[in-house]
Amino acid sequence: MATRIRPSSKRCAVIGGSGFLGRHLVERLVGRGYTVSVFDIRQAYELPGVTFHQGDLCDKQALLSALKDVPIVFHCASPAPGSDDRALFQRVNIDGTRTVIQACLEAGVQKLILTSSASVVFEGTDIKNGKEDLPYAKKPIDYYTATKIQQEKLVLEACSKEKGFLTVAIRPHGIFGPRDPQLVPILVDSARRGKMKFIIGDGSNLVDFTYVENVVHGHILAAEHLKAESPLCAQAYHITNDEPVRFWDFMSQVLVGLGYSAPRLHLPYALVYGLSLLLWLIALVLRPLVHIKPTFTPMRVALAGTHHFYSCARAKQDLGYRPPVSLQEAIARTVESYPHLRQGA
Ligand SMILES: NC(=O)C1=CN([C@@H]2O[C@H](COP(=O)(O)OP(=O)(O)OC[C@H]3O[C@@H](n4cnc5c(N)ncnc54)[C@H](O)[C@@H]3O)[C@@H](O)[C@H]2O)C=CC1
Ligand SMILES: CC(C)CCC[C@@H](C)[C@H]1CC[C@H]2C3=C(CC[C@]12C)[C@@]1(C)CCC(=O)C[C@@H]1CC3
Repeated sequence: MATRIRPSSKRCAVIGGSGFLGRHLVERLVGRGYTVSVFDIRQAYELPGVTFHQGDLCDKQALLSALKDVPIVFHCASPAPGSDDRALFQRVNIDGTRTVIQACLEAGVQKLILTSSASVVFEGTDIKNGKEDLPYAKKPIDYYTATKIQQEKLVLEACSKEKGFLTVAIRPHGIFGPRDPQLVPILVDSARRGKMKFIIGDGSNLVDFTYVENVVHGHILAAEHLKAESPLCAQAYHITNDEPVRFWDFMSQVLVGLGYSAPRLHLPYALVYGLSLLLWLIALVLRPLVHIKPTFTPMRVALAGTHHFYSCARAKQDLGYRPPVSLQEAIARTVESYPHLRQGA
């Protein structure tokens, strides 16, 4: 039977609410009767019941005006993971998150829900049914992930029942769905450039992908269950579709659904990983002269060639989480939502 949740308050703010996940979250919150303040460096849409505050989350004064009289804050802003701007990740994900926490405390916010990432424990080697108590990656796969680790630590350490400020982190993995600017567009772009012919490794590696509405559901459950006496305080929760799938089956289903061929030829993982490292080094050396953006970065190759799936048992137990949309239904809805990316469009 579905869990019924009674919202304790109907006002909230979504930092990063113009983004892919943020906008889906805002739409669902509005549908549940919340009044939402969106804080983002850009305004991407308009919606009744939503007030936009355009600003940089590193600017505390700008944040304070958006957080006035708001008891619940969702923080799902980040620079795009594919960026190679280390200083930007440091400034937004680490320094900016400190500013968000400070602003929340000054504004009297009661709950902060952070969108973290399951990749905070991923080092480029297999993770099978990983639980939240795995240690943070000592060698994170890229600078994005390194700063997501620091960000999560800052938010969870800020949890204080004495101050009446409760925090929780949601760790989704491989979010996809309508309007996603990353997974499907990068995949299709690679296919159109003839780069999706090969399977990296033997193709048996299992991975979690998470439909965006399921991620939203996890966030709202966390916000509504987070109370001083609940086990959620200062905890992290994996939120996935809870249906690990072969990475290359998932990619093939999306590609075939959009009219492209599925990759068939196998290449050894170590060879492709080595080549991606070499290419990355060449791109680094040539950067003062020319900006090269390789498709097969070491991070993408590691994600495409290893097992990395996570247990949702803690979220099921503490939040009553069950993914509302199955993987098959999610893939069908996603494919349907990208008519402009179909072969020949
Ligand atoms: N897409 C994925 O597969 C996964 C994403 N995540 C996390 O989910 C969150 C949302 O990701 P997406 O929606 O995919 O990204 P997105 O790029 O679509 O949205 C991020 C939003 O943050 C805003 N933003 C960036 N810097 C800002 C700043 N300085 N001040 C104010 N706003 C700023 C952007 O304008 C954008 O609207 C991020 O925290 C990301 O790390 C976690 C796991 C997987
Ligand atoms: C070119 C192909 C080998 C791969 C194309 C698909 C990839 C673009 C995506 C497959 C797994 C995705 C993923 C993320 C981004 C997009 C992929 C690499 C994240 C890095 C996004 C941010 C996170 O927090 C973790 C995600 C893991 C999975």
